[in-house]
Amino acid sequence: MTEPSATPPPVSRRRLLGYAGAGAAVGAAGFAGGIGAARATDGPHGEGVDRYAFHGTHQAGIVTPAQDRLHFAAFDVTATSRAELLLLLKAWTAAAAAMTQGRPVGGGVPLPYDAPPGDTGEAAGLPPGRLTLTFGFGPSLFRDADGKDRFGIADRQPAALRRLPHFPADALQEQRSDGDLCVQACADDPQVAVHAIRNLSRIAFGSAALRWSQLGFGRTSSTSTSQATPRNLFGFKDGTANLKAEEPKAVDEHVWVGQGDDDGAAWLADGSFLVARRINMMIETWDRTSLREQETLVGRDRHVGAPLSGGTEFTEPDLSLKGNDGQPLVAMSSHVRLAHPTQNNGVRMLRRGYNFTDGNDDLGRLDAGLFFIAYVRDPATQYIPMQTRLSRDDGLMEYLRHTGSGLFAVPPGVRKGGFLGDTLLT
Ligand SMILES: C=CC1=C(C)c2cc3[nH]c(cc4nc(cc5[nH]c(cc1n2)c(C)c5CCC(=O)O)C(CCC(=O)O)=C4C)c(C)c3C=C
Ligand SMILES: [Fe+2]
Repeated sequence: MTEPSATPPPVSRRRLLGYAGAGAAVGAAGFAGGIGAARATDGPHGEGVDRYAFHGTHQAGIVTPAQDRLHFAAFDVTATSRAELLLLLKAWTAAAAAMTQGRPVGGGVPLPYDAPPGDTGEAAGLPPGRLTLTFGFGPSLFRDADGKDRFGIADRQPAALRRLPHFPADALQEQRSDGDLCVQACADDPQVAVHAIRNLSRIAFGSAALRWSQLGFGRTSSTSTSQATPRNLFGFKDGTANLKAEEPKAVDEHVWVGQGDDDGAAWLADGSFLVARRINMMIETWDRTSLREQETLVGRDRHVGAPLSGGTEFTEPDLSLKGNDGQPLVAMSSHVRLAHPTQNNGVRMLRRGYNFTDGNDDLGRLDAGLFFIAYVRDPATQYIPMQTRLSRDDGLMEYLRHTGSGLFAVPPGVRKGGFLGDTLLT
């Protein structure tokens, strides 16, 4: 990206300047911004491309192949009028359209020398890094804690968009949970992802404030068969049985909200629900656990990722197969058994999580784990029943602590000329 050059024009109030700078990106769509050889694509598989289209039927960052880095952010809206919220979402749309294509916020349009630059500048010269920005709306955007309609949209709140219930063994921290808006920034370069959240946060100044955020690395899921399965911090392959972009029928069935799913929230059709859970992993305890115990808890072998009932990584687990001791080879309390669709009314979800480490505690234990993200068509039938079972019966839970949580409705993709949330707010 290239920093806009500075010439002296009129200065206006800071917030309006931020919006104006962001909006200018639309008018300056031709700005090339120092990008190297690159190909824009609408295709889902991502081979050989360095950027994904921002506009489309669905938001990017869901079935698009998971990138290596994450910066997830949740915001509290401080704006009190619908007009102000609209302005923010329009400014975010313009900025996201620019940044995902490797262009600076403001499109390189010069701003006054005595005003803050239109873009913070730390992504200048970097390629787009397959940046995707995926936006969501929390339940509190629709109604405040007293049930008051904040922006005249309470009657459009999806029935399934409620604060997630308390699950057994939850240890949630308020400062890492919920929020009115969320943005999932994924890129192959952490600087590109952080740059995006920083600029969106800056643009939101006076209308929305960062509530909590989470950095992630080493994606813990593949969302395309073109990707090798990565590993989580327990050392196991994670994402083997995930929903993949190459299964469009299953994605339609389990990820995208359908036109008739919720009559009061038709605006969400072609969107989805995003579940975020910050899950701390007791890795020091795990590292003192035998390999036998580790594999029994997961239900798969650590090296290849094959189910303990036999086969290779992508062999379906045989949950009925028993060993010489008469016990199921995939243990009754193993994670893979309890999360398997046959044990959950056939439901599946698209997982898109990341590993994280946020320093250590006073005892020298890493504050580390998995930032779990899943996209589902209906959290009430997909995520909530599965999490309830896992929290209660999963042997892995002894090594896990859920410390953050959020549920967001993810609107459909932005059509050319439209803006984020236009199906909800217009
Ligand atoms: C409620 C949903 C889930 C949470 C929370 C969750 C946390 C979690 N998972 C692992 C490690 C693995 N999970 C695996 C499979 C798997 N996990 C879920 C759901 C949740 N996981 C599902 C639906 C599945 C697929 C089940 C299937 O269809 O077979 C695996 C196996 C490899 C794979 O298929 O991805 C591992 C390993 C951890 C460490 C964790 C919390 C920190
Ligand atoms: Fe899992």
